Amino acid sequence: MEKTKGIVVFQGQDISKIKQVDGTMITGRVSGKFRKQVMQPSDYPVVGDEVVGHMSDVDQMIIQEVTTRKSFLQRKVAGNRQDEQGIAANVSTVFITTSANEDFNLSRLERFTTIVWDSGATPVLVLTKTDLVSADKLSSLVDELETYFYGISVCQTNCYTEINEDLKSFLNKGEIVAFIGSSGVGKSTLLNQLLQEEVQTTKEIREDDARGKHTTTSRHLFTLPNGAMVIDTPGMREVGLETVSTSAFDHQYQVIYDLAETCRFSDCQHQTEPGCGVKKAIESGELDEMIFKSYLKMERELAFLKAKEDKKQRKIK
Ligand SMILES: Nc1nc2c(ncn2[C@@H]2O[C@H](COP(=O)(O)OP(=O)(O)OP(=O)(O)O)[C@@H](O)[C@H]2O)c(=O)[nH]1
Ligand SMILES: [Zn+2]
Repeated sequence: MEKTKGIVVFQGQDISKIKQVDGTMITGRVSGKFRKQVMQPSDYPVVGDEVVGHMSDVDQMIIQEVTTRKSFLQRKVAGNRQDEQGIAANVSTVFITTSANEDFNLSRLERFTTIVWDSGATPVLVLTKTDLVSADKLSSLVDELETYFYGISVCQTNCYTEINEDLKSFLNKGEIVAFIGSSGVGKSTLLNQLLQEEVQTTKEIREDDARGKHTTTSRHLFTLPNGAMVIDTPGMREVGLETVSTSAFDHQYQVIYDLAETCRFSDCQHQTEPGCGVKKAIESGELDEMIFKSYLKMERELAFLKAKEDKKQRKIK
């Protein structure tokens, strides 16, 4: 057991699977965000953590210990701060999702696999939307993945057929799975398929707390019919992209930033503006158009994430 420095008190609905262990001692699984915190950030329980403590009240648990984690996914905080922000704990398998029809990017997938291996979980590649490509195209994509990511399982899925046995083999009772992947590749669709219900729309669950009052809570850990658990938090989904938004992203596209310095307009979007240094470099062959395209895609994705985050911040205020 890892000793924590303090105590966290939170509502009963943020913890599930509470069990009496010994006298007044109970254990539980963190399943949502909680409200009060006095622990150090590094000790702070995250979704998926197993915690030990006791009940103080009907709907409050006092956490005394966070059980040693089997795996820990965290994001590096941008800037100079050394601390890292925990996202999810005890995840066994992370499904790295990518769609078969577009935006197939091996280096991005590789970044995801690195993050997952670093966390202590096992990565599994999931090729989604297989209905949108021909059988030939599909088998060449699978070949490409199996060659590039030797040793990592590759599963295929689409929302029109039953979830295949390959994928199901990673869903085991008592184990936690999670999804990462770019926006729009079909993570929610697959999660809904697994849960056989509309989760996204029912994510904000209204529950009666112990005082009979309605409270809205945001659950992030779901239990599948077979007893396997799924973690789905916005932080989890964005984990690979957050890190590229800082140093890796800048490094990868430094060439483009350098070229942008030569554009006639300082706010050039490198689209149709006259005197664009980036466009000129593409025309002359100095810059690979694929790199530019992936840069634009990344920019859009990061802008999208930022807009989502801003919206969330506004809601909190
Ligand atoms: N043809 C086809 N479309 C799919 C499939 N899976 C998902 N889609 C569509 O792709 C779009 C995006 O799917 P989502 O499940 O919302 O994607 P997501 O990865 O959860 O996206 P974020 O919530 O932004 O992270 C939706 O319009 C889905 O209907 C599939 O297997 N085949
Ligand atoms: Zn330009």
